[in-house]
Amino acid sequence: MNLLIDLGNTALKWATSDDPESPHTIVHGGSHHFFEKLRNALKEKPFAHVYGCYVTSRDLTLSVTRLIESFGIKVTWLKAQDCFNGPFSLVNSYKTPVQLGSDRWHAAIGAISFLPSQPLLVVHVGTATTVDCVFPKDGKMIFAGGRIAPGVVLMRDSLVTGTATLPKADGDYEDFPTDTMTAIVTGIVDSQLGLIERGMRVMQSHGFEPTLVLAGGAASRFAPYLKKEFPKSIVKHNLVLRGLALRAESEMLA
Ligand SMILES: Nc1ncnc2c1ncn2[C@@H]1O[C@H](COP(=O)(O)OP(=O)(O)O)[C@@H](O)[C@H]1O
Ligand SMILES: CC(C)(COP(=O)(O)O)[C@@H](O)C(=O)NCCC(=O)O
Repeated sequence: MNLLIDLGNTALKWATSDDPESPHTIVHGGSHHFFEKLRNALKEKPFAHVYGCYVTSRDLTLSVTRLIESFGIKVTWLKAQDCFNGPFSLVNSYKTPVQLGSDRWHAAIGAISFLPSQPLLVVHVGTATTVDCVFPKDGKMIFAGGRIAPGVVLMRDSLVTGTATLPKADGDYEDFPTDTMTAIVTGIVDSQLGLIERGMRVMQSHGFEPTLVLAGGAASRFAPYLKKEFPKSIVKHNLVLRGLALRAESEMLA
């Protein structure tokens, strides 16, 4: 059995290859203090191989690699490809394909495996928020491109560090905010929704009516706002791990 790892800028997500639908999250926040939890996960089963993707620092990734290898387990970090050839083909339109975040690439593969042969807007609300456009063309799927913006927490924290008086905001969305906390929370939610809405409009202007798939650590908190604007949107928490599972299968067959 293999272990799948998605090492993001805030959290490490992992699942076993026989059950990629049951992800576990270990928040690291950029520090090395989560190693005990990872060690416990590695002790759970005799893993043959770890397939992962990372977008966090090289330093942290190297430490994670060493920890896994100390169990005698081989680690393969998978990058974005020019083209994924598995149960379907996905073509990467990035000018330099490997520059695309490997989490975004594998999230797209995961999303297509759930919702095959149709246009998708893949939204990941994590440390950053990414809004990626995918559509079918000539029997293949195309990763056409996407948008990157600061995520909810980064937006909130940048107001605290970049202004003299604004507080670390917490609270609920309101149509007409009448206090600072609510004004910030509402502004940030609207910024994120606006970004997603723009991605949707652009897809529509190119003749697509995409299904919106939402993932990422902030997905549950964000979904109610999104459902109001896009009632048909779907929340899937494990897109990256699902994509890694498919990729690992196709690598093993290669
Ligand atoms: N319990 C939690 N711990 C950490 N982040 C959380 C938690 N609940 C929600 N979040 C949100 O999820 C984001 C991290 O999501 P995740 O998809 O794991 O990010 P990344 O892939 O960038 O590591 C945080 O920035 C925060 O907005
Ligand atoms: C955009 C990201 C920072 C998102 O990372 P995350 O929020 O999942 O930690 C990551 O996918 C990344 O570093 N991408 C490389 C640049 C790109 O995709 O164009």
